[in-house]
Amino acid sequence: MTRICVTDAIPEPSIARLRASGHEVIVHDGPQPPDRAELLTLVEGADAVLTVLSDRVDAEFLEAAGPRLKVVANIAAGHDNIDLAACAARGVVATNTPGVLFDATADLAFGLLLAVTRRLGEGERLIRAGRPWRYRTTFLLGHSIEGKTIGLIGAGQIGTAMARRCRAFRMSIAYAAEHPMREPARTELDAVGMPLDELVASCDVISLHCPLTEGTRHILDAGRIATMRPGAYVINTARGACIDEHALAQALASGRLAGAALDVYENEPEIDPALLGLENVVLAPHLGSANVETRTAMCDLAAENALAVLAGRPAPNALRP
Ligand SMILES: NC(=O)c1ccc[n+]([C@@H]2O[C@H](COP(=O)([O-])OP(=O)(O)OC[C@H]3O[C@@H](n4cnc5c(N)ncnc54)[C@H](O)[C@@H]3O)[C@@H](O)[C@H]2O)c1
Ligand SMILES: O=C(O)[C@H](O)[C@H](O)COP(=O)(O)O
Repeated sequence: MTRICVTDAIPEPSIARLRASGHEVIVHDGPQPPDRAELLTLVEGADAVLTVLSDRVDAEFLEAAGPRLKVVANIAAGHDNIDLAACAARGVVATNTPGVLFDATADLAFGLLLAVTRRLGEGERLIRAGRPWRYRTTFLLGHSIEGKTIGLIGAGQIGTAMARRCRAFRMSIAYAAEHPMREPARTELDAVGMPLDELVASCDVISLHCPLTEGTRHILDAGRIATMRPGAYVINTARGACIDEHALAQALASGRLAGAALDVYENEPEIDPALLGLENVVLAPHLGSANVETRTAMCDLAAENALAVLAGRPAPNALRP
């Protein structure tokens, strides 16, 4: 019987859909994600595996799965956890889930932008700590985003959705990306493309929306952070390693940057202690696509990708090495 392994608990309807196709379905159901040894054991003999971003899919994984493996369907838009060349070398199709999570992730990115510029985290911590407070004219003042410029690093599905939200709040839109923002969004949003260094040095907020690749690892490094405008903000819902987290923490601690709001971390789920102690940082535990509707759509799409390959059809979201 054809076997599909799922490395994390997913919504029941997505599992039912996989089972309805007549395949054996094995779902990791522990309280924690599988550790490496558990993962390699789980995927043994699988024809298809539905993975999540914390599963490293490399030569060792593919070897452990064995010769029956035909498809690895990542339940994520990002696929930096997958060695695409190793998959291709073994004839394994790798897929992701674009097109269903950009609004949810942009919602979170925009929420983080408001949270950090309006000092929501500080206010929440103050109240929960039982510290005394009163309405005062100059108490906990943040900054308005209206009239400011957001600089997007990456202007694909999520970057463009973020730009739409920012424009609705009367921000100006600038971006640096490998390709121009798609039309009609670029014209509608009056989005200005510019070289990365110019973007970083000129915008009031830098928000990351690029994939993690060798070209984007530490794309916001100490050197670029040093060129940012004093009082600027950083938002990261892309991948933690796109930023030199320690350099960011230093710029925030010195007060040169006004704040940062982060959903992703360099050594996730570990967080640099230097960040944890800072008041001007909002920290979210990787919640970009975390709403019921979106996660259901992502799991359904991953299931659809796996089932297509098992049925000998092209996968809707096959990734190219
Ligand atoms: N926090 C979360 O929960 C969450 C959720 C979904 C996706 N993500 C991350 O967001 C990333 C972007 O997702 P997307 O759906 O918008 O992808 P996308 O492919 O639609 O867009 C990626 C953009 O990055 C740009 N880019 C690529 N390399 C670049 C470089 N070197 N410099 C500047 N720009 C570059 C591309 O030109 C494109 O504009 C994903 O790869 C994933 O890592 C995070
Ligand atoms: O790359 C992605 O698509 C996401 O990071 C992945 O789907 C996990 O969703 P998240 O927890 O990031 O919202």
